[in-house]
Amino acid sequence: MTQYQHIQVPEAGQKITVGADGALNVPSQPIIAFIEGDGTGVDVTPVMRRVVDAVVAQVYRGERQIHWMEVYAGEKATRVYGPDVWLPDETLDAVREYAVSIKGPLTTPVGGGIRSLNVALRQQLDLYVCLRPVRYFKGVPSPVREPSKTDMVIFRENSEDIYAGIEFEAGSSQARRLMQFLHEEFGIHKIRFPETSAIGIKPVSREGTERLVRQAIQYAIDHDKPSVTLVHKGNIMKFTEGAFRDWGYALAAREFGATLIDGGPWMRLKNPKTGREITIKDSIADAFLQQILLRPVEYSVIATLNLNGDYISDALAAQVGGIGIAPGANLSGSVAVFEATHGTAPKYAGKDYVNPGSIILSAEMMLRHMGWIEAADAIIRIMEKAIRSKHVTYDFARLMEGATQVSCSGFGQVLIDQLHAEEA
Ligand SMILES: NC(=O)C1=CN([C@@H]2O[C@H](COP(=O)(O)OP(=O)(O)OC[C@H]3O[C@@H](n4cnc5c(N)ncnc54)[C@H](OP(=O)(O)O)[C@@H]3O)[C@@H](O)[C@H]2O)C=CC1
Ligand SMILES: O=C(O)CCC(=O)C(=O)O
Ligand SMILES: [Mg+2]
Repeated sequence: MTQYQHIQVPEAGQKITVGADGALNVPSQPIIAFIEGDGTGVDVTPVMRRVVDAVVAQVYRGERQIHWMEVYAGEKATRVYGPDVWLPDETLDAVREYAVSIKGPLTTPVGGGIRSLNVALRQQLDLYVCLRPVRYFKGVPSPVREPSKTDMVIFRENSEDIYAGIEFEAGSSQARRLMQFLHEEFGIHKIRFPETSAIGIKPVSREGTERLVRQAIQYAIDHDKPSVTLVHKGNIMKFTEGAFRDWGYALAAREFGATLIDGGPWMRLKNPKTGREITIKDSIADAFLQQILLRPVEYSVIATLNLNGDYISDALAAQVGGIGIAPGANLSGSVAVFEATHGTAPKYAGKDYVNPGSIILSAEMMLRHMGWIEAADAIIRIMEKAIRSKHVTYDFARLMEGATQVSCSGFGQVLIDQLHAEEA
């Protein structure tokens, strides 16, 4: 077993391992790594652990148990490891070694300061899929008339695009040299204010696109979904976003046998598992953002680049009642890191106030990923019952008629009470 400097490996419990075929081998007493998170991470993460422990204990009658192992990132890492150690190497090693983990949100300052630790974690572990399912829970207040029509799963490319973090500050020698290079070598004269421009680089590769789109189509096949939509801004960014679309369609044809519908570019393929048709289509990102509001039933699985996926995640979350219950996962073939879609919401940090639903539903995804289906199903059930009881956190209470507002930990208790009521 790896020796860590500050990570305490639980004495009881075993590692989850990943077979050559990518299948997980989950012991009945797995060790799961967790990052508490900055800001409201201190509120939501302990509540998530308490709810998951209660669910696992009840559903498996003590025969299964998670052994939590804290690993550090963000502000807590600087307290444990020393100033400026935001993402210790041993955190990356542990997350890789233990295969399944869950994290709270981490702060990224705007403008200067450290670059995103969330993005660094995804890039350094090559967690190339950001999977964010968006579904409606009955009774959740929503700004749209028929929120139940929104049922989508976002596959956001997580390793490239402008999130690669290659950008040069306005006025820096790198920006100036790059500008000069573009000017002299490529004859580019259309940068409007060259003296005061910053420059960012947007890498988008065929390999990166194909592995993401492959996962999205496979998900549609495995979950019997009617369509996969490639969302891009390829009319403007032809060789990056446009290529994402073209490479996506080409992959659908080559690897899944998709054929053109009426001369294309839309395609269809027959789901080999169900015989039903899956449409492969595309949508330009701006039009897509209005169509998901106006005609959400036409969209199911979404495959998109990093920045589009970031925007779409929050927009779709709002459509079904907000970021308080929007879960997610970052996945590679061998490592899975589950996390909420929301950030650290600093104004609420440490106040036991925000909705822990997002990280609890991320844990639900984690349990499903581990094959602990009964526990995952129980989390969905008690979430539905808790919302129906109208004992909810501020975000729902402020929009729900007749609601009783509860704290973050109070909502965790409502879930646990619902669980125990099932037993009675
Ligand atoms: N994966 C990650 O770790 C992420 C980290 N971040 C980071 O988080 C920090 C803050 O980002 P910010 O843009 O303010 O976005 P946040 O998602 O943190 O907060 C925006 C708003 O969303 C609502 N909200 C957030 N969390 C919850 C919750 N648990 N329950 C209910 N409502 C919630 C609140 O709305 P209201 O004001 O209406 O109550 C809040 O003001 C930044 O440093 C950013 O980089 C951002 C996104 C993801
Ligand atoms: O890394 C961050 O701070 C923000 C990331 C983000 O918004 C997201 O992943 O949805
Ligand atoms: Mg985001």
